[in-house]
Amino acid sequence: MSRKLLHSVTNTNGAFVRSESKFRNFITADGSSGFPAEAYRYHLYVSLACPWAHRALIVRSIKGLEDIISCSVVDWFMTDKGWNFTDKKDKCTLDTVNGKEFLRQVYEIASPNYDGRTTVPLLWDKTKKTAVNNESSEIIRMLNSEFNTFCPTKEQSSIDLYPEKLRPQIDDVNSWIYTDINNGVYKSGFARTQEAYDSAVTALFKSLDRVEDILSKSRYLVGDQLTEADIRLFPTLVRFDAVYHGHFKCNKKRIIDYPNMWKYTRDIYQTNGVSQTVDMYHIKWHYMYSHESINPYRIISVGPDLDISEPHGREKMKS
Ligand SMILES: N[C@@H](CCC(=O)N[C@@H](CS)C(=O)NCC(=O)O)C(=O)O
Repeated sequence: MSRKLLHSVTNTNGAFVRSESKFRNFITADGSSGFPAEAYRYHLYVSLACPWAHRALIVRSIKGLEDIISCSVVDWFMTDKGWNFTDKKDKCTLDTVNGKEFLRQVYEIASPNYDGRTTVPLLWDKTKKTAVNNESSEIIRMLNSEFNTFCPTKEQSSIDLYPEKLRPQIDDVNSWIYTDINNGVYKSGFARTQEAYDSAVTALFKSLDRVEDILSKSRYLVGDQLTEADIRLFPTLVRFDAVYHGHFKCNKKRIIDYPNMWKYTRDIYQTNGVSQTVDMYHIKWHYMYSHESINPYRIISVGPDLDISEPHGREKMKS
């Protein structure tokens, strides 16, 4: 994000403020919303660096929907003009649906005078030629429940990351993890006053301690199964030691300093469908190269040398 872009997302106290997503339509299995779940109809625009897009990629992969819902991956380098497409860099793609150069131009097809942020993930309807939704928390709900008839295996169609009986607990955990951790790393890294930084980083580590406590007693965040709460936390944890710790000054501790959380990060990474969604090259280069105001010489740091594939031993845990 450029200096100019960065400035526009901080308030007068120098605190980072995330803006509301604009497209909030829902795909439904029965089609009642006007966006029926259909094979090959929808497209996801993502960045492999972005933790919010990462959630959507994980659910798409766990449910086996990669063929059903196509995907374009933006350039990891976000310029002053926002996200763009290239096929000249590893794992980046062109805009295979709308043939545009910039993601902003895709948003403008859906809304010609669009003046909001052009963020990933963006879920696109190829039939109606419009945006369905650009809010990751809602996109993962649709992928979790509305495409079950298209999942390749019975096991994948029966995976429910937001089961009815656990919803109140999942909603509760999501709410403080979003505020203090998922968004907390951004609030720490983009703070423009000492006070804004102190407040964000204090809340961040308080909530990480709270997560560590939960994970010392339970394999997953809620109940005895993988849920949406885990899928929403993991993208922040997997980026933490490589990027947020140094680049965003979240350096009170690393995730590897929390014994339960580091094993848990490996556990989620080793869950079927997850590891192939993690690209540490895109992650490191995006943040360190795009945020010129934080890292003006664009030097990409070397570490850390971590083995996320190492056995975690958490399968033996009772919840
Ligand atoms: N509320 C959105 C946030 C998405 C978001 O902020 N994505 C970032 C990438 S990590 C982005 O695309 N930023 C571009 C911009 O703000 O101009 C969601 O969760 O889907």
